[in-house]
Amino acid sequence: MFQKVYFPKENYTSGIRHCLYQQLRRESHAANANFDFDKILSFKIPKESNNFHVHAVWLRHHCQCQKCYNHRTHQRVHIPSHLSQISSVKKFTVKNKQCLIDWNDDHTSVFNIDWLRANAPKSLAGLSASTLPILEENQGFHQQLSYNYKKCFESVGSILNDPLEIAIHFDEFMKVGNDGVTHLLSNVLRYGYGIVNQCPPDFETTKKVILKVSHPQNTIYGDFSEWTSNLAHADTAYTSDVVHMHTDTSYFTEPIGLQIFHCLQHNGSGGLNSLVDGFQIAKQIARENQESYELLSTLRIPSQYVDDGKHHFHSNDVTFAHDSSSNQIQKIRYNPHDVAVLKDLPFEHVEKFYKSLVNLSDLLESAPQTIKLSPGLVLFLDNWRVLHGRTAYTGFRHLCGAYISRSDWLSRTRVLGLLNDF
Ligand SMILES: C[N+](C)(C)CCCC[C@H](N)C(=O)O
Ligand SMILES: O=C(O)CCC(=O)C(=O)O
Repeated sequence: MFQKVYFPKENYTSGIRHCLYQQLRRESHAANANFDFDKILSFKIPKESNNFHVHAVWLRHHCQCQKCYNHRTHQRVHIPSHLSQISSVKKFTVKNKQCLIDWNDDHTSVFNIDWLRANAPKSLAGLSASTLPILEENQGFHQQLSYNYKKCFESVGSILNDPLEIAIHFDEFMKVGNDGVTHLLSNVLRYGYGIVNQCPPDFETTKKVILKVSHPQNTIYGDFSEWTSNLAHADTAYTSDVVHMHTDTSYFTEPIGLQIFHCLQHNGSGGLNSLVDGFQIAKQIARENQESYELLSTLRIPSQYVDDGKHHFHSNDVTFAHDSSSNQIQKIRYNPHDVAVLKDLPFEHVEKFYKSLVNLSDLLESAPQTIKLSPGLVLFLDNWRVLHGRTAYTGFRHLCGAYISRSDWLSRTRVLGLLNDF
């Protein structure tokens, strides 16, 4: 009933696209890159005059099979880097409103045609104003984006080779007065993280450390929280699986400000944490590929947290957000597990967007500092800047921590005289 044809890719080709493609391939995991980002599948619907077209890369990214999508947590299993490491479409068939795609790497994806019609990226002309890339609404794309890249990053230091170098001892930190908090928060401002070390490994003492900074932000995870691999929440953090580099609560209208971790116990192997300075990665992308930087600064990526019957958070925002008055980079929002359906991505930008996303993913996964969160080490992360991840682990692993809102921790830094941004 449906006809299948490969759409001639020349119809969607632009000079810029090929330059960008080559550049990204060279800079990322070029040896592994064997996905045809420009492959487009075309569907002919009976009684409709126009075919509709979907990029193969978008289809693979949205594969909902058990290997690609965790239906309990509603999270994606793979990171975008994975897309460049797999091969392309071998065959696709459409029957009874189901589209079956066989990929060259022995993988099969199934999509319902009506779902595809509703969700696959549409041409810019067909998108409503509210779904257009944010700068496009008022100003037009590319031409109007004139960040001063040097200025964007001028106040940024970077994570140290030995993250423990800036740790403050628990006893020093807890002394009466504000010296301990001043030490900690000035490091968070400068490097994106701070550490209190040799803290007694129990939940109650950790709460005292956190309260010395500020009150916690109450979320669905609680104000202070403890966790292990028991799926208490619909999230990979509550499993022993790998958690790829991400910022937390990308699905909140305002992501949380500070993330605090204390691993109280781990009897097993793995469970190694990684940190990466998102501002440094953004800076690198801005330097190496301005168009890619602009796409990640203007095209929104929807994020979600779904716990069936309990919670459904959704937020649609850009990956690199800038302060509207200073134009400085202000926030990285990125969680490859929590990406919702990319249905507002303009069709014309799909290929370039995915290449930019894969490049970002490659850079994030290859640049991290690793750190073993051993009992006693309380880690404070600026969640608007530093991304974190964790390898899979065995055995029993028990963590506690909290979030502090950005408003609250920045207020504290102003009162302490560390920040003068008013
Ligand atoms: C930190 N704590 C374990 C309480 C919550 C973890 C949530 C992590 C999640 N992927 C997210 O971005 O929200
Ligand atoms: O278990 C961990 O070490 C960290 C898990 C995580 O990434 C998170 O809670 O956001």
